[in-house]
This record gives sequence, C-alpha cells and structure tokens, in this order.
Amino acid sequence: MAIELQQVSYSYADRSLWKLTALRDINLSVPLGSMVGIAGATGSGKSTLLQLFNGILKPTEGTVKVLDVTIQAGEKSPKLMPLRRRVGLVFQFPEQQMFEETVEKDLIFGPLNFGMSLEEAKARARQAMLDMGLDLALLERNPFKLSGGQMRKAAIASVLAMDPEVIVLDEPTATLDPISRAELIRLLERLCREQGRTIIVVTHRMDELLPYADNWLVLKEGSTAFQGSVKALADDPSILEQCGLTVPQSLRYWRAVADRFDLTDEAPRLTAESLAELIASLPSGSGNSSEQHEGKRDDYE
Ligand SMILES: Nc1ncnc2c1ncn2[C@@H]1O[C@H](COP(=O)(O)OP(=O)(O)OP(=O)(O)O)[C@@H](O)[C@H]1O
Repeated sequence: MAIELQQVSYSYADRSLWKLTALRDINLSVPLGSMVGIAGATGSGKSTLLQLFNGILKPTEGTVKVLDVTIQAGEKSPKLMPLRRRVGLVFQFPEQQMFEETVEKDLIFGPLNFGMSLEEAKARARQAMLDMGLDLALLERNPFKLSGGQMRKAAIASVLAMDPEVIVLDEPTATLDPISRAELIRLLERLCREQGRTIIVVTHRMDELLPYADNWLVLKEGSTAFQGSVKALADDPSILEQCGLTVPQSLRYWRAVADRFDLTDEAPRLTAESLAELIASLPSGSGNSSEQHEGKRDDYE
C-alpha cells in the first residue's frame, strides 16, 4: 500500500481548551500506483487529510502508514525529511510555491536540498518539464511571466523533479480554463499509468477526474461518507447529495441510461464520448417504460 490510515482522527489545538475535530475515525487504503479522488463539501477535512500523508500533520488518534513509514498518535515520529521527498504535496495555487528568478532554479531547488548533485538536479528538472508537457525553453524564463496553465504545470514539475513515488494534489485544476484542466488531468493520469506513481487528487470537480480515478473517498464533516470504486459510486450517486455535493453530469447520464435499459455492467469510462457511444449502441425504442423511471430520474435531476 502507498498509504494506509487506521482509525485516524485529527483535532486542531488539541492541548488547549478549544478543540476542533477535523477528521474522525478515518480508515483508508491507497494501493501503490493507483489514482484516487477525494471529494467533500467545503470544511469536510480534505486539506487536513492531505497534510497527514507526508507528516506535516500528525494524527491525534490512530496510525498513518505512508510507504514504509509509520506515524502513530502519541508516539515519537520517525525522521520525516526522506518521506517529504517521496510524497510530493502540491498545494492549491502551487504557483505561490515558486520564488526563484528562473523556472530551472525553482525546479532544481528541491532536488539540491535533498542532496542530489547539480547535474542530477538539472536532469531531473528537464525530465519533470517533459513529463508535464512543457517546452524545455521555458526553463530559462521567469516563472511569473508564464501563462497561468504553464505556471501551474511548472509548479507541479517542481514537485515531480524530486521523483516522488506519491503525488498528492489539492485542487490542481482550480482557476484553469477547461482545455488546460482536461490536459492537466491527463498528464497526471500518465504519471500514474506510465510511471507507476500513486496520484491522489482533491477536487471539487468530480466530473473531470471520474474517467480516470480508480477509487474515491468522499468526506462528510470529517468522517468517511463513501469509499470505493467508481462502479460503487455509479451504483448509488445519491450519496454525494447527502454530502452536500452535486452529482456529476456523467454519473447522472450513466444512471439514467443504465436504469432505462436495465444495464447492470460496470459504468463505461465516464467521458462524454464514451457515454455518447454507449447511447448510440443501444437499440432504439427498447428499454423500460418511461413511467417506471419517472421516480428514478427525479432522484438525479
Ligand atoms: N489551522 C487550522 N486551525 C484550526 N482549524 C482548522 C485549521 N485548518 C482547518 N481547520 C478547520 O478544520 C476543518 C476542516 O478544514 P479543511 O481545510 O481540512 O477542509 P476542506 O475540506 O479542505 O475545505 P475546503 O474545501 O474549503 O478547502 C474546518 O472546520 C476548518 O475550519
């Protein structure tokens, strides 16, 4: 497993009179090399959870296992510096993490800090740029003079340059235009499928990650409301509404088609194209009567 949480709770300001429990009794298993989406309404504990993944926060109850490192509530933590190289955390608006005068200097900063030679750091920087689909000519540019999408990718490349086994991203597509968003998600998928990295993405836009994520965790007020595969989520998307989330369009369409035609198979890859293909392949005029489905459709519209 890349990450395993056993009965983890986290409370802010635990030792003062004031205490806010942001996470309650979370059990989570993230297999190595998988892609996982984390969703939940605002304040449900997503960012708090991410910070447990590389030891920025320590559980106030329970056990967090990340790769071969175990962090247990109430016990002295092991050395976390090596873990921070192996688990890259990309914060919301990662461009705020960039501070050097050239993209290259920004990208080699982490690797040099973790003891790589200058030559090795520069090679890692170049590879990270290519992995993020960026032109190597941008290495010489000032990061603050890049476009929004280029800057976001360069900031993610600065984490990738450390060659992390696990990459955790907090809303990586926020503020990007639709084409850049889709492109970024596909780049993240390639880091997962082609390079075997574990990718964990917190998102308020489930639609864009649904075709790619293997599993989902949905939080509600600091507790697990759903954990499982896309199929399980597609079987009962109403759980999302109970968590204050909108059911993604692709899940609505899949459910409407599956209910009408009594499809029991796993949901197809939940892209507009796959759903259109599926609908086109269905026999016209067949399926259950509309009366039978009035109620079901109402659930999702
Ligand atoms: N540093 C902090 N000190 C005290 N309470 C905090 C702190 N950070 C977060 N919280 C509280 O913990 C709870 C969970 O917050 P968190 O930021 O993890 O939620 P979130 O799901 O990431 O929200 P959003 O989607 O708005 O980013 C909230 O009630 C929040 O007010």
